[in-house]
Amino acid sequence: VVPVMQPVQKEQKDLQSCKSIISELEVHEDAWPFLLPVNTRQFPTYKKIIKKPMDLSAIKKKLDDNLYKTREEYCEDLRLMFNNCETFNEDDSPVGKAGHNLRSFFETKWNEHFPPT
Ligand SMILES: Cn1cc(C(=O)NCCN2CCCC2)ccc1=O
Repeated sequence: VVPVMQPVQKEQKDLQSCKSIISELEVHEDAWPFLLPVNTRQFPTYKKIIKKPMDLSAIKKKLDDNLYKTREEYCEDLRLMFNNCETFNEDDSPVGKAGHNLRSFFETKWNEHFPPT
């Protein structure tokens, strides 16, 4: 008989997967635009255009501070980061292309760890 996984174990498995995924994102060749918050002195319009900034360091800190109740909340912040990138950057710009590439890499990893039923 297959033992039913305790909810505690399920959350722990999810947390390990989320940590593993962000570690792989951080070392990806196309992660350079996302490692730290966008520099609003270098890009003065950013704060006006992007209402909810998000980057890999912020997500990593929320993960380490146990601020994600579910893996879905974590996924939401990653998709927010990629959507912010599409809002602020042309698709064929260096940052825009990196965003599309890293998003594709992320969604593939997400499906590996959490196969859609
Ligand atoms: C997500 N995003 C990132 C940038 C950006 O240029 N980040 C790179 C910042 N430099 C890389 C090495 C040192 C600092 C611009 C617009 C944007 O939406």
